[in-house]
Formats: sequence, structure tokens, C-alpha cells
Amino acid sequence: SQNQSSSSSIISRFQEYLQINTAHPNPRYYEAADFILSQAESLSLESQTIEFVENKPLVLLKWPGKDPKLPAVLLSSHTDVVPVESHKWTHPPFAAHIDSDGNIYARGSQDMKSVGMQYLEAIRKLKDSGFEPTRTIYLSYVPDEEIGGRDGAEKLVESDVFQKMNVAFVLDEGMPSADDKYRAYYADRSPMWLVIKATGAPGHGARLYDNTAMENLLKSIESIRRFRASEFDMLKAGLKTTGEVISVNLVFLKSGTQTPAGFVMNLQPSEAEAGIDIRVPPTVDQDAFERRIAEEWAPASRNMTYEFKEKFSTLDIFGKPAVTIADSSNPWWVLLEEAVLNAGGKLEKPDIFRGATDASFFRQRGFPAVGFSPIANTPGLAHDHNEFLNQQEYLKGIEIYAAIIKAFASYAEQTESKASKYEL
Ligand SMILES: CSCC[C@H](NC=O)C(=O)O
Ligand SMILES: [Zn+2]
Ligand SMILES: [Zn+2]
Repeated sequence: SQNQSSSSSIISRFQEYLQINTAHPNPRYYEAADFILSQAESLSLESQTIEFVENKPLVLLKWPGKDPKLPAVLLSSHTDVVPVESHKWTHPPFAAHIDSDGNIYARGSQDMKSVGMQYLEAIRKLKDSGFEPTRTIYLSYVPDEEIGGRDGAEKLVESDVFQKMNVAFVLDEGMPSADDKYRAYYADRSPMWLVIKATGAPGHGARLYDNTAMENLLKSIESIRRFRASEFDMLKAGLKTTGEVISVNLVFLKSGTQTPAGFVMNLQPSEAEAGIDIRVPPTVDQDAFERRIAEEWAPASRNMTYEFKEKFSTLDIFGKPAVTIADSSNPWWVLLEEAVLNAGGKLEKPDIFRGATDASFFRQRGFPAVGFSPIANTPGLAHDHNEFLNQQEYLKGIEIYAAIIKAFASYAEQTESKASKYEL
């Protein structure tokens, strides 16, 4: 109806989704699922809620195509958001307050409740216009992306349900762009979350001697920092993009001997450890990189050990870098690019996403996936305070998705469901 499709009701629905606090560590997943299901019902989409893991509902929606033999397209999104420091926000992060410039402030406004709702609003527009899909479109609303995706998107891609969906292409989140060109991503960097640990002889704080835990750890940290600087230099010099360098950031340092009175000052501790968030592009040889870690950053000769708290493989099931071809040889890329242009958008050359998204799980299993969020002219504030999205930008994004979804749903070529035919 006219009322349902007015700009103000579109914005109200977005606000309603944003107002559901799905921040970790206690995301209100059932409220989010109920909301998505109510939207699906209003659009007459088929729906299914799956709990691959208890208390972590995943909602799957289906807009059936006229030709069910054609492989489907999946529009992926996650329902969870990262935590907030409420008092550091100018507007409460789950109020979805709209200021006089039309900026909607909320955690998730960029990452990625916007995208999840825009998919649905685009479908509403297409339905209102009388469009009927030839190819089936699925939409997934998954939990836990922000804490690694193992209980969300990874469970989905490994499931029989997913197999039966016969998915040929996945669209997932991207990043906002500060200029007028949208960004699209054909790969993610793989997280390698490393903890290195040094042990050493404890002793009097006044004594100078070799092989203390602190000294052993600090030698590694010096080496890690030199490596970090060399990668950062390539970025600063413009020789590589953010997605093409290896980033190495220290995220914790832990040592010392503590008592209820505080740290003991005159005791050199026997253990020291550091946590490092490492992200490697898909072309990096992870085995060689791990050898470097074992030899230079955590050598046993310096009483050091290491472990990975998380590690995503850069390779897919075919043993090739888990990248999606983003050129004229991939019809899905061509459709996406043309649809964005036809809807009045501009697209930057595709890049590698600096973080890890759920798209990684699909690419790892050979499914082509592109990361794209229709957010331009907006500072990237995902995971930051005062995350916002302008309502005009949000509405424009719906037009962009309407064009993309229409193009995908109309595409009648019999495509393969796996990426195996796209060679690097
Ligand atoms: C180990 S997967 C972590 C996923 C997370 N994704 C979004 O920020 C990230 O840190 O990139
Ligand atoms: Zn996200
Ligand atoms: Zn995020």
C-alpha cells in the first residue's frame, strides 16, 4: 500500500530494527528474528528459522523464482552488532535518533542492519511494481558475525539446507565510502589471531641478567613492530591498499606479578605474553608466514611458544586463494556493476576487505561472494562511537539494491552453483 511504501514508513521500519539491542555479549536474537519474520510476512516471503546453535536463531527468507531449476542468489546479512560505550555517544546507540540533518544514529546503522533492511525494502519496491523473479532470491539473517561467524554463517554454509538452496552467488556486506563511489570487495583478509608467550628466569628486580621473560617477549615485539612498519610504509606510500598489506597490531600485553596490593616492583616475572591481531591478504602463503612466526616471533630458542586463537584459511576447498573474480568473466560481477551504474551510482575498482566478513565462509567453500554496502558520502563508523547513516543515503541504497536484485532475479542463464569454473 501507499502507506507501507512511503519514505517515512521505510525509515520507521529501519529505526525499529535498529532499536533492537543485538549487541554482544547478550544480543536479543529472538527479537531481531521476530522482527525480520514480521517483515517477511508483510512481503509474503517464505520463511524459516533455524537454530544451528541453541539460542542463536538464523532466519532464512525465500522469494521463489519462476524457474526453480535456476541456481539461486543469496543476500546475506548479520543481525548482531558490536558493543557500545553508550556514554561516549551523542545520541543513545539504540534509540535510532534522527538529527536535523537527517542522520540516523545507531549501532548497526552502517554495520549492517541498514543492508538487511534495505534488501527487504528493495523487494517491497519490486513487488509493488509488479516484478516477479525468474531466479530465486534468498535472504539470510545470521547471528554471531561479529564474534567470528562460526555459529552463524559457517553453520549455514555447511548445512544440508544450504546445499538444497543451490546458491550460485552471494552478496554480503561491504564498507561505507567517504566519497561518492561505492566500494565492492572480492575477498577478505584472513584473521590470524596470535598469542605469543615467553617464559624466563624470575629474579630480583635489581639484578641485570639475560633470558628474562620480559626481555624474551620484547625482542619479539621489536621484530613484530619492524614488520608492521614495513607493511604500513607500503600503505602510506600508496603502493598497496589496506586490503593488500598484512596488518599486525598488538592488542594486549600481559605480565607482571600481582598481589592485592598491586604489581610487585622488585620481581622480574617468569612469564609474559602478547596478543596480536594479524590480517593477511588471500595471496599470502600462510604456512611460510607461520614459519616466520615460529622462527622470529616465537622462537623456542628464546623460551617462547605461540598459538592461534583464530585462523581463517586464505584458501578455498580447491586449494586456491578464496577470491571471487570481479571482472567481465564473472556474469554476477557484470550484473552488479551495471545495476549500480544504471541506478545512478558509481563504483570504485574492487578491493580486498580489510576485516573478515561472513563472505569468507562462502568463498572458502567455492561460492562466489561480493561484499557491498550501498553507503557513499559517509564516514566509515562501523564499530566506532556515533555510528550513523543519513536517511537519504539509506533510501538511495534501497534503489541501488532494487536495481541489483532485479538484475540478479531476471538473469536466466543456467549458471554453475560453484565458483570452480572461475580460474584465477
Ligand atoms: C575471526 S572473525 C572476526 C570477524 C570480525 N568481523 C567484523 O568486524 C573481524 O574482526 O574482522
Ligand atoms: Zn558487519
Ligand atoms: Zn562489524
